[in-house]
Amino acid sequence: MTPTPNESDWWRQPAKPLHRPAGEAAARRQAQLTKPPGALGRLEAIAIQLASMQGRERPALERAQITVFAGDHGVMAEGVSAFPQAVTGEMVKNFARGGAAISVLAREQGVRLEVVDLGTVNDPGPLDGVIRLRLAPSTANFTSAPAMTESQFEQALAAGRAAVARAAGAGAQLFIAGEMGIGNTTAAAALACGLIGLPAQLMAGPGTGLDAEGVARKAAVIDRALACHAGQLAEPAEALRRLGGFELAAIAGACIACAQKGLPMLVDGFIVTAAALAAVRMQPTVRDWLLFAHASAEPGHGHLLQMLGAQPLIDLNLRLGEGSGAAVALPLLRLACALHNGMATFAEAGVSEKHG
Ligand SMILES: Cc1cc2ncn([C@H]3O[C@H](COP(=O)(O)O)[C@@H](O)[C@H]3O)c2cc1C
Ligand SMILES: O=C(O)c1cccnc1
Repeated sequence: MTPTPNESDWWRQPAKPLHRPAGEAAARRQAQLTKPPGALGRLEAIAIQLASMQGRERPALERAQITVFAGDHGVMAEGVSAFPQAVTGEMVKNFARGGAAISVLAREQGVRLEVVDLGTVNDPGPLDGVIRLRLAPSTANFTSAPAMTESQFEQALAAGRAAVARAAGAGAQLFIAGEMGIGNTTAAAALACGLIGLPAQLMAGPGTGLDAEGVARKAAVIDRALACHAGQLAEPAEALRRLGGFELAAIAGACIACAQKGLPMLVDGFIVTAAALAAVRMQPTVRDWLLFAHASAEPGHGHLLQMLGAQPLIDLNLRLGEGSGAAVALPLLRLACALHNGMATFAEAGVSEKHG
């Protein structure tokens, strides 16, 4: 008999299986639409993939939710970002006032946007649209200690799961996780190196705009962190607790919860992909529920996408985060559904089919 997991082990439960018959029905429909078979390229594959996720021949993406998880990083003491730590809390206020890139992208597309404040050094205080789940002002500096205590880690994972439950409760058909946390490209790179076993040099990039010297310093900081936690990183959840951040753990929790609930997740750039890789390592069945939005300009992103066998939808040289790349790619998914659902078949339109 399989033992019932503890509530704190919820993330060990597998994903909901995909609905293969709905995907097969969608593939048959695609072959009947008035176009040469395959002519809509990856838009056809996306519609079929969404059909097997949603368990219906005609998938729909009218309602989506974006949750931006914010948190500060102890590793900022090592001078790893081009921007000061205060920006994390300041940007939480900017999200609430509607002035950030993700605020515009959400508003423009009628997508629900919420922010979860998991702990910032510069406390923005209570704000409309911001859920306060502050675990600490920041994580610990992971060059000398685990980023999170076990209790903080559990609460951060649960914060991601709770956001997915709110999205599902509001009828969302797609979930986008965003992040805000100055220094989090360092955490994402360290986590990726810890999970994959790559040297820091391949994962450290400019983030918000470090110069070559800054990137070299960042790589050295990551190497020190990897040395500090050597021998403790075999379990992916433990790698995430030691080298991640509050928002990275919440996003990993959200990936797993989406997959368990059967809600597709559109993955953003470098940071969200690092958290998604941790989620897939923690629970491999999660991979089926992830769609990849864009190729970030952050140099390590290509390695992460390759590890996940992921082909992103767009490549616009974005390097912002906040979920912005996913929000920019969302219209493509919506158009894939509209084409799939709205085009006439050869029979309906009286158009002659291909020879033979
Ligand atoms: C004004 C501003 C808005 C942002 N929105 C997202 N990020 C992005 O930059 C940060 C990661 O880069 P690094 O590791 O180099 O600090 C994260 O907060 C990420 O979301 C921002 C950064 C800034 C400065
Ligand atoms: O791709 C990302 O997620 C990213 C890259 C640079 C800075 N912030 C986020």
